[in-house]
Amino acid sequence: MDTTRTIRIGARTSPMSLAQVAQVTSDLRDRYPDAQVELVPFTAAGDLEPGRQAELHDKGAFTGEIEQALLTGVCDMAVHCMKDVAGFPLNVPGTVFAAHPARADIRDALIHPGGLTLDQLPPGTRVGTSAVRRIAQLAASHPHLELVPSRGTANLRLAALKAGKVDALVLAASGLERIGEQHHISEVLSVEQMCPPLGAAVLGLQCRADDPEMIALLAPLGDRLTTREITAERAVLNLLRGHCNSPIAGYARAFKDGRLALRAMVFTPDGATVLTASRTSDHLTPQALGEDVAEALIRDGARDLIDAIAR
Ligand SMILES: NCc1[nH]cc(CCC(=O)O)c1CC(=O)O
Repeated sequence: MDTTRTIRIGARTSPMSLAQVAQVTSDLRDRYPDAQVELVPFTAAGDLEPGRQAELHDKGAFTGEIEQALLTGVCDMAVHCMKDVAGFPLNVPGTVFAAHPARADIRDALIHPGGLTLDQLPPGTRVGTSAVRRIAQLAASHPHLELVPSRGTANLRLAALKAGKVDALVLAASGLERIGEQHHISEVLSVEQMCPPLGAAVLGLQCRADDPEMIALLAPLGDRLTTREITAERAVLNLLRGHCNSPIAGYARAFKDGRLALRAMVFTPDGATVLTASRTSDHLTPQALGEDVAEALIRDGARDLIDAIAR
């Protein structure tokens, strides 16, 4: 293994992406002091201002360009938020996820400048979110709130809040933490209040499948329990063939004693219909547990609910 190798990291230039890459760069430099770690910057279609996004819903909006750069050798690795990575296929042909570093807080958070909690928000409060997952759950639990479309990077959404375009936001706690904006959080929502997306708060270190040296360099940055969780979660996404705008939520919990728990949900956009499946196992592989949960959801009619939502 050549630990003096130049490692070019392809990354979006949004603040969240740059923060993630800074963390991975520092971990790589700690582990391989003689390596040259460089940034190869990209502007992903998903990062454009809301008006210019042209109804981008596809997961590829955030990850496609960098994967192409990886395959053509423009960079050696990429850092992805797994919640933005499509589940089908599990890996873009020619690429692999060589490591998943330890997961951060998987919960969503409410941002309300007045410091109110979700249950304290008065009727008609305009909550900015465009994710079907968040809309469905809020519509079901807090039908008196007004849900207003809000897209773009977390920084753009915070700017819209400051400009008074919305009264509150729901954003991932881990993302806010990464960009140093966690002080805006008025309430971290429990997973019972707001089920997180599959892959929440997990990073994926991706490289070419035919670059065994890079795979070996990245492997020690991975966390075993996080890898078990993301494997189970992505098995669900893979079988359900969900996309970025899918009404799917869920999370796995891996325990040190070998147990793995997995819960997943599929909704209608109004939240009126909710399918839930959960299983705990101490013998199934993460993949098999994920398939088990996905099959239960499909038996209950998940396919129709997912296909009813346009990409
Ligand atoms: N869709 C953008 C995106 N991709 C990953 C995160 C949060 C961090 C993560 O879950 O890794 C966010 C922002 C958000 O949904 O609030």
